[in-house]
Amino acid sequence: MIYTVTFNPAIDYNLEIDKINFGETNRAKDTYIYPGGKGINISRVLYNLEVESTALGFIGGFTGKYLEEYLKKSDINTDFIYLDEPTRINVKLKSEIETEINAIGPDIPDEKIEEFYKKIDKLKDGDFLILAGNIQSSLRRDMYFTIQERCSEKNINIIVDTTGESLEKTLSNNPFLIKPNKKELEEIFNIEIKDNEDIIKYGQKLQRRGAENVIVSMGGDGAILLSENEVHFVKSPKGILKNSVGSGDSMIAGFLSSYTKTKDVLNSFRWAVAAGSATAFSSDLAKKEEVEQLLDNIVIERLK
Ligand SMILES: Nc1ncnc2c1ncn2[C@@H]1O[C@H](COP(=O)(O)OP(=O)(O)OP(=O)(O)O)[C@@H](O)[C@H]1O
Ligand SMILES: O=P(O)(O)OC[C@@]1(O)O[C@H](CO)[C@@H](O)[C@@H]1O
Repeated sequence: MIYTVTFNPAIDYNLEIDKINFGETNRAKDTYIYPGGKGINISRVLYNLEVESTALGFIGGFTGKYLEEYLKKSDINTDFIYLDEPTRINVKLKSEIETEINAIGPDIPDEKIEEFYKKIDKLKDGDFLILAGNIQSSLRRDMYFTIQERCSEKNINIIVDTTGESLEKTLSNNPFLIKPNKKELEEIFNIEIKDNEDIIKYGQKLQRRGAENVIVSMGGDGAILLSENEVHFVKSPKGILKNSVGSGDSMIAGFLSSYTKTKDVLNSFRWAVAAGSATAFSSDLAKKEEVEQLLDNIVIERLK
């Protein structure tokens, strides 16, 4: 089974506005509400790609209720822990450029974390566990590391998609896959990336620190996969950008939808890019037909 974990889910409130004028009342021309949070997006895209998963994490209040009902109606397995405070609402502004305002989200008391660990302890050999998104600032930065440690006696493939210290702390436990975007890679090493050579150099540093496979995503410029002793590049397909929120999450879902069936890292990378771009080209997350349409045009180039 694939388990996705979202410590801080969200309702994504998408507002389309021609031009934003700060300090004035702006009127949206269209709005869309979707469940959000990285792990939840991954579960939704996996479902679209006909792969079963269970969404774990913490929800609360009316927003949490909406989120759970939405996922249940879509036939996605959930096993959430309930908090008193409501799940956050993140605002995504679509204007000439995309702007996101992510809220803080509810605190998680210690006893709820203990409840969550009990669920993690039930995972079995061969399961995939995806630790995705921001962890509330009141929680320890080594939360994902602690979860890895709890799984260490079992053969569980762990994928980590988060940023900064929280990501770095997981590396020594050899995550199967991490997926920083270019900006996150720059932040980890406090550098400016100029070209693909830089991406390879710093991606390899993450491998030396323990990550087995690294996908560095670069939005419309494509993605680089660093796997065992090899490096590959894929150009992003061309299309009209509608909503890139969740495109990184879709990459992980695309990758896993293929990898769980084939164990072929390279072909799974093609699925990752196709799913990421299919999401970027649609207002919601990618559907199976949209991913398949892009797949044929995705050419892998070996760089090393
Ligand atoms: N403008 C675009 N055109 C084509 N493909 C895109 C575009 N933006 C994103 N993608 C696809 O989605 C993948 C992931 O994009 P990106 O690097 O923006 O991830 P991310 O920053 O993790 O996204 P998010 O945090 O919003 O989920 C890219 O590698 C590419 O395949
Ligand atoms: O605040 P985090 O957890 O880093 O990111 C949360 C979020 O921006 O990530 C998803 C897109 O990847 C959205 O659905 C959600 O609003």
